[in-house]
Amino acid sequence: MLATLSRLRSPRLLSPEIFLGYILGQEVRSKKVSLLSHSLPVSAAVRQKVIAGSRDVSSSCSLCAKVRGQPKKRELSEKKLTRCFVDHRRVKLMAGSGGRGVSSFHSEPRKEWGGPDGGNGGDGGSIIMKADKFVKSLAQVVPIYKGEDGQPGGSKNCYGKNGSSYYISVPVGTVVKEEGEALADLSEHGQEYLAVFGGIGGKGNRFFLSNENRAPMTATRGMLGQERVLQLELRTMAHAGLVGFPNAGKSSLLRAISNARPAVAAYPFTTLNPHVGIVNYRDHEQVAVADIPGIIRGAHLNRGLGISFLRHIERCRFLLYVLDLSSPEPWTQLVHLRYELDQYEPGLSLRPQVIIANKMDLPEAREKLETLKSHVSQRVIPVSALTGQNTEELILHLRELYDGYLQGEGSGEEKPKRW
Ligand SMILES: Nc1nc2c(ncn2[C@@H]2O[C@H](COP(=O)(O)OP(=O)(O)OP(=O)(O)O)[C@@H](O)[C@H]2O)c(=O)[nH]1
Ligand SMILES: [Mg+2]
Repeated sequence: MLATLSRLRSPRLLSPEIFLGYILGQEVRSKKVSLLSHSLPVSAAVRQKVIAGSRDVSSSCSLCAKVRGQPKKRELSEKKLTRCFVDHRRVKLMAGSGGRGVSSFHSEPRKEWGGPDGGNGGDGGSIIMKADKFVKSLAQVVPIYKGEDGQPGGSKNCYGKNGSSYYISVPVGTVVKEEGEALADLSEHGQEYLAVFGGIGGKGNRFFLSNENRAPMTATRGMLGQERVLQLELRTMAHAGLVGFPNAGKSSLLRAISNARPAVAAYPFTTLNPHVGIVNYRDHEQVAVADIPGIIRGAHLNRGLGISFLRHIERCRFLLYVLDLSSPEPWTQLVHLRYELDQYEPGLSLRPQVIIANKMDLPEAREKLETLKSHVSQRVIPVSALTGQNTEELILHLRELYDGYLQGEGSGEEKPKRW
């Protein structure tokens, strides 16, 4: 190696950097450079490169390399975000069929009339819905479920294995309906509802042995499993619902107070489906807040996005009316919102509530706040979802509403439910 060096170095045609680059390419791949101890006039930067590691040194300029910071999390589209929270599902359930029975006769040398020994088939597996407090939405429920079939019986009186039951985990508070009629309300963790029964297994010919018939040939097929189409609905969607006109800043507010990331844009009807965000408190209590698509006048007559999300509001325990204080008369928005809610279900607008005066960072909003307060009797919380101004007051008041809701539930027969 030293011979190579002296051969290369002697003409003194190569600059130290090129010379060292050659060495790195040819020799240093296998051995670390001890050559640096040689008294070659090598610049500090090149020396540093060599010391840095045994990897091949790139000849490209380090300044041109891409800066690799933390990979940025991509914002999800409205469609993908909506997939995360599903509050109703239609499912087709098909329980497993029973296994068939077998017709066979005992066979043994020198035993002519062994008798029937065909075993029964196993029962088909049932499908059971089970409430699970760790499941928060019906997103993982698929449209079709098929239970496990029972296995057929065998000779020598062998019975077929039963199909095992299939459990579908659903959130606590799921209502099971068939053609609009409620069949079950899974309101406790671990509560089960046997939705479809598996078919009974067929009988083997041993089953038909009697004094009249000592050699039955009959064996029956297993029964088909039950089939049903059911609707699953979440009774409580969230503790609090953000109710307001399009562009009032509901999604921005949910972003400001929770971990949810609904889409925000300066055009109406950005939100097409509800999103649920969780507000976490220091004592590990959690309050679920739903961002509900904007409501316009005539929503109860199916105008705008229609009445489908008035149904979502019905399933919130308390209401957060979000008013856009940059609009000409924000108090009229409140009148219209209440009217729409009451038209959908009388008394819906009277649920425990608070009025949120949003967009307080805008100059015109400050003038209207006092007028709004004089128009309404409820508490008004001025906030700016954009800057996060005064969102603490809202979060604290949300907790007060939640505690009031828990007390109300605790006084009744039902136990309070954690989200
Ligand atoms: N200046 C200001 N702009 C805001 C504030 N909150 C929301 N905005 C803006 O208002 C526009 C609408 O906000 P969104 O959060 O999408 O409103 P939304 O109520 O969810 O609207 P829909 O989903 O259409 O019902 C966006 O351009 C926001 O940037 C605020 O506090 N101050
Ligand atoms: Mg929105």
